[in-house]
Amino acid sequence: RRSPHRSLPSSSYSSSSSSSSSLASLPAYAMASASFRSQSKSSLAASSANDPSVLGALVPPVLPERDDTRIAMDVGYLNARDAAALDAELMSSPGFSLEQLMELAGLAVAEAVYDVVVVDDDGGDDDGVCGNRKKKRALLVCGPGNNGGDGLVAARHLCHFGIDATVVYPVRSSKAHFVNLVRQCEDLGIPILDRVPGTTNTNTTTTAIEADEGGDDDEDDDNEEDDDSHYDVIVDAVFGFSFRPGSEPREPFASAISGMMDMRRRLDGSTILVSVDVPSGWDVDGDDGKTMTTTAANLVPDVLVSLTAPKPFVKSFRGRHFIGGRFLPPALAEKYGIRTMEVKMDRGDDSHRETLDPGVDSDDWAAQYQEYLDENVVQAGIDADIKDEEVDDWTVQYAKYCEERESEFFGTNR
Ligand SMILES: NC(=O)C1=CN([C@@H]2O[C@H](COP(=O)(O)OP(=O)(O)OC[C@H]3O[C@@H](n4cnc5c(N)ncnc54)[C@H](OP(=O)(O)O)[C@@H]3O)[C@@H](O)[C@H]2O)[C@H](O)CC1
Ligand SMILES: [K+]
Repeated sequence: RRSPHRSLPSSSYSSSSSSSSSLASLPAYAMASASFRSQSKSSLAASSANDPSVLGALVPPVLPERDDTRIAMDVGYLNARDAAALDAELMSSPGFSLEQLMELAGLAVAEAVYDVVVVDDDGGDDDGVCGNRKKKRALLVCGPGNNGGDGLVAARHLCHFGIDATVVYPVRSSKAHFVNLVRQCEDLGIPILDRVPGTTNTNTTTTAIEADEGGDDDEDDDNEEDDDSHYDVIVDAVFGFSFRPGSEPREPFASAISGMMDMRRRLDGSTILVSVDVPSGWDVDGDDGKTMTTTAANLVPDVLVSLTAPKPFVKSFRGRHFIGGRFLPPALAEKYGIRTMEVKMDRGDDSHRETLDPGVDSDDWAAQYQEYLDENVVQAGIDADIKDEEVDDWTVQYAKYCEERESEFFGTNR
């Protein structure tokens, strides 16, 4: 059996990507905790979304159950000013072009998305089709800057991974690279919408190009998508590290952000929200979760893909965390206080791919548990019909651990 979490080429890596994929193959006695993990996210999302007291209010986020903050502590943080400076340095001394960096960033995002919506769901398959043989659907909501560009690149890669991608791009950049990125998506048949399906248009949706040409383009204004369309994943690529938190996001981006939240609510929390680099509208440098804008107060992603290094707000993020974009030469990493993570190359069945795995962290219970499973359970061929009497001490310990976590979790969030 191929290890599912190693099935992707990865320019991103996750501190515990192995743990959740492994839960799909857990024996029956461990499934209760596995389903707790998958159900609690949707029940939380639904409860926060249905509670009018938190809607639109300036409140700290309701936190999903995973906590991958360790990875950030290991890597170090990059504040907004340093992130911009580092970007500029990458494009000067080591001579990267923006296109190169964006391609790597977008690829990392696509890989993380694939990991969470296909690989984690029933083991996945290389054509983007999961166990139920239905194509997964992704909605990528792209903003006006490079964060939006990462989203456009990710859409293209996801399409090649076999995922049905749709882009929302309310204001199209007139810069040549962005025009090309849009064209590349269109050539693959990826729909480019001007607003999140199911939302009304609160602005003129005039694109930067149209503004230059002094006209409007009717084609951009017709959201053909059915309002009830189901998306397995929403990718939030509206704002990244250059968002200025002093003021609320302007339209049409405020509507794009609330549109993503509305869609999640409509879909009853069954959609996974993945934020690119920064959850849009959060204060990049705010580390207590309380300084985000009102618009974004309830935009709480399940998954974050930090690019180059986590930003300070990650200290208040609770969810699955990937770090993508491996382009830092050691001197620059040192200058900005970033410790690039040690990774080991996986050349198993996927030898044609560039797959990175963070390896096992001795302090990480999930990694240890995964290692245990790999060595003792999966290889021994123990499956779901294991008898109760065969349960060893470790399973009891694990169940106890899960119970403790569950009561801790619901105790603070219910
Ligand atoms: N090295 C890397 O890690 C790389 C990261 N990349 C990605 O790039 C973004 C940063 O991109 P940048 O273009 O600098 O900025 P953003 O995409 O975050 O957003 C800029 C746009 O946002 C507008 N803005 C800012 N504040 C507001 C607001 N309150 N309301 C509305 N709009 C706002 C801003 O418009 P202005 O007119 O106000 O200037 C910009 O249009 C990073 O996070 C990564 O995702 C690169 O892809 C590659 C390398
Ligand atoms: K974002």
